[in-house]
Amino acid sequence: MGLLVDGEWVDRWYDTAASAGRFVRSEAQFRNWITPDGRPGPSGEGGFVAQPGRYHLYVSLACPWAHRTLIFRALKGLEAIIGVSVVNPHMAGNGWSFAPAPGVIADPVGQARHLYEVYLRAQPGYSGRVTVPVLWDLERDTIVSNESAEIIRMLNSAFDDVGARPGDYAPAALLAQIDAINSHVYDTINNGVYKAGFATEQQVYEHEVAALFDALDALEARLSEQRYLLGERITEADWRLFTTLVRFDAVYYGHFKCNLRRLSDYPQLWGHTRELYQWPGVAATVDLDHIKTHYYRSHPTINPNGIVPAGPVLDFDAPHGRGHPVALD
Ligand SMILES: N[C@@H](CCC(=O)N[C@@H](CS)C(=O)NCC(=O)O)C(=O)O
Repeated sequence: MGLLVDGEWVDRWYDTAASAGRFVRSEAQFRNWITPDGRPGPSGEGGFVAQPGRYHLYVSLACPWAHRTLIFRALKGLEAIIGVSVVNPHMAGNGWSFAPAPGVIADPVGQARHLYEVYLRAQPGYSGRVTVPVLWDLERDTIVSNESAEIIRMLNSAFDDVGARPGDYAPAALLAQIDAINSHVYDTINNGVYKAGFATEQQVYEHEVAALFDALDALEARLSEQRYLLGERITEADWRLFTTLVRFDAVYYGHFKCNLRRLSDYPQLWGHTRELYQWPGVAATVDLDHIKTHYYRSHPTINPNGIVPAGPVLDFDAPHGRGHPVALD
């Protein structure tokens, strides 16, 4: 675990002392957008045209942020259009690596041994965290983006004219609502579990856990009224919630001490999670071995012996009871 400082790797844990025991996630630094014609997107520079075979995605199967991008690659049928590499689930002193293990897919671009080498290839003097996901441009030999929220927006539509499967998970008419609920779910749930789990002060932990479960309680009520977060149509907001919920009972409940209730104690949220898990192509993106191995082995300040628990037993294939899939435009 560490980061790059002026192009040099430094092995260092998160500095919560600088923020009164709170975990503060740093902003992603590569913020360009792939667009159908190469015009610039909402941030960064232009020149990243959507073309089959031009881009490569580096992910961890353990990471909920990287998982979003793998899900969108699957939903949009981009497997043959965008290649993928998978890091080893154990994030050790040198950060993410490609050390061989079941499920790891090596780096075909520069044969990197560690993910930080991919960042250095793009920017030799890079300073900052070395995170997954990373979207790489093989033509310009650089990183397009390392911000999952923006990568899934690109995958949602940029490749639609060059072979992507139809389906719009962020339709213009719902965008403002999607952005609003995403921001709330990010703060209280997606990042909320991390803020609870990485807190190093008791009252900070208690505050974050209370906010997390308040948010889950409210979503449980919402999903008892409607099929998906924004009504009867599945959207990006559901997928962003899913990657946290699918990990909840296996890691956040125990490892991050988010244990007021289990996900499986919430009939609607648990049904919603099973429905999304059973969506075509999605189960193949969920790897509970990588998920559990990563969290329980990579955070020695939280779990010093690195023992990975055997349970819990979870049946994501059980009937979800939430009706028939709703057609997309
Ligand atoms: N803003 C980023 C956050 C990604 C992120 O924090 N990924 C974690 C894994 S779950 C990571 O790679 N952490 C390594 C580190 O912080 O050193 C995104 O959503 O793409």
